[in-house]
Amino acid sequence: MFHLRKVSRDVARVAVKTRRLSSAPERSLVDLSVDKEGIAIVQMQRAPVNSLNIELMRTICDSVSDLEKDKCKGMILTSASPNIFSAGMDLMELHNPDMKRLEEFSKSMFDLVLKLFGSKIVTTAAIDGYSGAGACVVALALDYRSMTAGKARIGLNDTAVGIPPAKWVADLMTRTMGQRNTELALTSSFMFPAERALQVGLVDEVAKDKEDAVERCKKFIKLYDNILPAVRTHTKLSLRQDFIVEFEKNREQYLKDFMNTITNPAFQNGLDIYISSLKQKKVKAAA
Ligand SMILES: CCCCCCCCCC/C=C/CC(=O)SCCNC(=O)CCNC(=O)[C@H](O)C(C)(C)COP(=O)(O)OP(=O)(O)OC[C@H]1O[C@@H](n2cnc3c(N)ncnc32)[C@H](O)[C@@H]1OP(=O)(O)O
Repeated sequence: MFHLRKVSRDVARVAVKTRRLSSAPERSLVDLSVDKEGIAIVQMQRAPVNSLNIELMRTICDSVSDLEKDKCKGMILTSASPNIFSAGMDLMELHNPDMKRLEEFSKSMFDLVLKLFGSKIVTTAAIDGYSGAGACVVALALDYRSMTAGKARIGLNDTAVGIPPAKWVADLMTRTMGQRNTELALTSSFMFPAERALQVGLVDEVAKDKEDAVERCKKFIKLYDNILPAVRTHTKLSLRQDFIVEFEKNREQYLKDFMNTITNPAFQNGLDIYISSLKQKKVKAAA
């Protein structure tokens, strides 16, 4: 039985620190710092577009585990790339993949979603730029999202490229935006500017710039200052348990479905064209 009481968190245990977490020898994929109030900033810095490869997903996952162990108050996921939160899954991981690595990739993706969705700490995102497909899924797995007004777009644009979103992805979105808005968003592949994302509940607040987005996340995390962390976690997880149980139950099937989609020759042909068009865009811009 839990007893509600005013909580004075022992922030002294959470030292102010910035540390490297990446296994990549050349540089860190995530910059992690924790302030004196016990709020962590997990900043993705996989240039140029924070595309989610195995290593970045594992690094984020490990960072959250570390923060949970440290009894951190909450975390803010953000990006070091100007105008891009994340370009979603790393298309190079999906293009002509090595089967063993693709399986590892799928596992890392599922692990990350479950880790974020089921995290004990308060999880938020300060979205300052493009956040499409896989990046939108990552954002949806968090407790709260603030997004900057302007050019930034967020959404699940899978159907625009001929892919029906997986059931668990649709479920995750429905939990946040409701059935009707999810149906419209997924069938149209609409990429929402911040104000529209706010209207449909895809984000919680609109910020004027990145700094403001981070401040709003901090404010949200501090809303829980007077709630016993164990009680908050218990309540959150009991409300999320259905999704987690369903996901674990169907995990093997989701893995097979994902592997089948990616290895389908029609998907690979489409991906070929899609990647070329991305590269071509750059050539055209330079001309
Ligand atoms: C049958 C259909 C086949 C297509 C299937 C693809 C989608 C699968 C859908 C189902 C699964 C969904 C999960 C996913 O998350 S897949 C990823 C979806 N994301 C995208 O499609 C985003 C693509 N990127 C962009 O739109 C733009 O790059 C950007 C993020 C808006 C940024 O634009 P900007 O002009 O600033 O930068 P560039 O376009 O010049 O990009 C810089 C370099 O980064 C490379 N890049 C971009 N996105 C990705 C990515 N997701 N993975 C790997 N690499 C990426 C881009 O090619 C440039 O590389 P270069 O410098 O070497 O040219």
